[in-house]
Amino acid sequence: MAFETILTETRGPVGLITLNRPKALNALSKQLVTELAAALDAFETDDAIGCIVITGSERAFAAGADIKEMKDKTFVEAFLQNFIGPNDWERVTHTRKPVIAAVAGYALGGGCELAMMCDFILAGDNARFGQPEITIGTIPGSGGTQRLTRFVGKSKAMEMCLTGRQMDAAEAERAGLVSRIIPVADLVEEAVKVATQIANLSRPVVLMAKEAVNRAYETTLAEGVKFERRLFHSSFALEDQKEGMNAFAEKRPPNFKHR
Ligand SMILES: CCC/C=C/C(=O)SCCNC(=O)CCNC(=O)[C@H](O)C(C)(C)COP(=O)([O-])OP(=O)([O-])OC[C@H]1O[C@@H](n2cnc3c(N)ncnc32)[C@H](O)[C@@H]1OP(=O)([O-])[O-]
Repeated sequence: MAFETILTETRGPVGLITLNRPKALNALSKQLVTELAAALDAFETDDAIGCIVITGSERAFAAGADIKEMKDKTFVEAFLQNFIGPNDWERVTHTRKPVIAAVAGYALGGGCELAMMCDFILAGDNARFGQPEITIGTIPGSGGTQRLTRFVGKSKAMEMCLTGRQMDAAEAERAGLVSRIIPVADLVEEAVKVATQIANLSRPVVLMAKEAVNRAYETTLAEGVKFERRLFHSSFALEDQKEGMNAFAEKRPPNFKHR
């Protein structure tokens, strides 16, 4: 597919999506969000792809929803169009294959929200995270008040949503928003390396692990542990479980077949 606001490429078993509106710091226009959803669909249905990376430029992952595009919208338009509805804006949360956000530079507003919708965030050492919507007369609209609070706790999330203060990469790592920090020049290569490692594991088991971790956000501890145990039991029906454990016992690398 030909896209105008994103770039897509495959790196072995990894689908790499680069947000590409440099003049607008990758502001998330309707077109960009639609194209991102289409690219995710394409990688999701491509059997050769086992993991997806979303990145931006060194200057900006994304500086938020496109303010110029939405500034004149009326309430009725926003409401009737279901602006920022789940089908395109939240498409990444419906992706079953793992999605890594490789974030350099600004991840603000909808950009921070998009990163938080991914399965984990690798941050360049120049990354900056924030929910500045309050400073332009609105509030986060794509999960910022909810996901940020779950990531970093009420106090930090409340301060950031009420003031628009940005977190740098070091604070984001301390607060648990990002899994780790990488020198910005190496960020995409490292993200692709991690994604390749995931893609080369047993795909059904990777999907089970992702589902199980995500369940922690949606249910009680007791129900979550029960769900995890059922998935754990079902992994024993896979050839890949036999291969993985036999390979360990035989002191050789496993050869997963994704079944
Ligand atoms: C999804 C759910 C709801 C979400 C809501 C939101 O995300 S609300 C949004 C929450 N986000 C914010 O409130 C952050 C808004 N952005 C900023 O505060 C600053 O751009 C900055 C601090 C990120 C960088 O400052 P800097 O001095 O280094 O750079 P610069 O300022 O010169 O920008 C370069 C060019 O990019 C343009 N552009 C940038 N962002 C946007 C945008 N979101 N939109 C459109 N355009 C944007 C900017 O206009 C300029 O274009 P020009 O004039 O050359 O045609």
